[in-house]
Amino acid sequence: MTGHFFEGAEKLLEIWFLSSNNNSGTDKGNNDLRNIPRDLIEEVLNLVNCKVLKYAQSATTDTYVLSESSMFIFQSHFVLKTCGETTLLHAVQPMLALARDYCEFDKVDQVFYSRRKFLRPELQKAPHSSFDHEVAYLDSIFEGGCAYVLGRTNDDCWYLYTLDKTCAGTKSDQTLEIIMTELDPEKMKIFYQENTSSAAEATQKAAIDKIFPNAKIFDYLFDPCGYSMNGLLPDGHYFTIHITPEPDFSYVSFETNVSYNQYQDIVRKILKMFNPGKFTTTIFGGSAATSLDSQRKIFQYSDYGRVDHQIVCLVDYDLIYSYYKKYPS
Ligand SMILES: C[S@@+](CC[C@H](N)C(=O)[O-])C[C@H]1O[C@@H](n2cnc3c(N)ncnc32)[C@H](O)[C@@H]1O
Repeated sequence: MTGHFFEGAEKLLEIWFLSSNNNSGTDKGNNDLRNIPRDLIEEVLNLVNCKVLKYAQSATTDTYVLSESSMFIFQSHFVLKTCGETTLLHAVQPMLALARDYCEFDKVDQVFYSRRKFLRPELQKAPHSSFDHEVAYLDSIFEGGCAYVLGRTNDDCWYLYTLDKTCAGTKSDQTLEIIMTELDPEKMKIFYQENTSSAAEATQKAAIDKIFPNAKIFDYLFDPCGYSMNGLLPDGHYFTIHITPEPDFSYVSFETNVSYNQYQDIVRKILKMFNPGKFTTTIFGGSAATSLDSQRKIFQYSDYGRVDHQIVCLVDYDLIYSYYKKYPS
């Protein structure tokens, strides 16, 4: 596999919408992003350079497993996560137009664009060749954008772009993302087709089906290796895992919007599953997510030293970024 490389690190975009026609309560009228025809979503994904591998709907969510990661579409917001050399930001303007034309969403309530530092930034296509270029691209679309870098720019770091504004919508949502690198090669063997015959078998062997036992799982095992899954919980929450198992550039991400009073237990469960050499956690919470307060203390995971721990208080959201490295054995 000399020369073979895959950039596991995802670009992650979340946009929340509002409508000036003021539908309220349970009557959202036409204000529903799931009204956008699926073929038009696929056209947008073509612009990003990824394809739909699996699609499913629940009462609250449309979920897509993509050739490069995932998309989730909810009533008034969507989450698009794409890795490799995809051009995720090319989805922004078409999605704004579709939200306006098919859902009467004429205002943006909030935007979050984030990603970790790429391993090979020189392979990325415009506007993803640098965070400065990404910020300039987003600034050409949105007003009031602010850009942050968390962590160490000469080691691992994580970038965020969001809007400096008060949000009208829900402020109680929470998101946890765990980004892991230098994974245990033994654990990664599961995600090779030579060792595992189907996505369902990989899900079971790795115990991914035990994380949220009542979730519906949509999984995919790539050829010759690699794994992606989306999980939908009965209450509408989601989780998603993406695995690049190749030892030279191994990468695993876990993300969920299930809210927790404390995050240590779920983080420990995921660490045990993948045994990374390094990982970052980002915990986002709206100002109504008071449980985030208990996360402000610097919590620890055995076998790992905390390298960085930073808290950013945005207008309506708080963010806790932490970066850990395994102690030498
Ligand atoms: C699972 S996909 C999703 C990536 C996710 N962001 C991550 O890296 O963890 C990436 C993995 O699948 C492998 N793969 C095989 N065929 C692929 C394809 N057609 N498109 C994308 N990845 C593919 C890559 O080499 C890599 O190991």
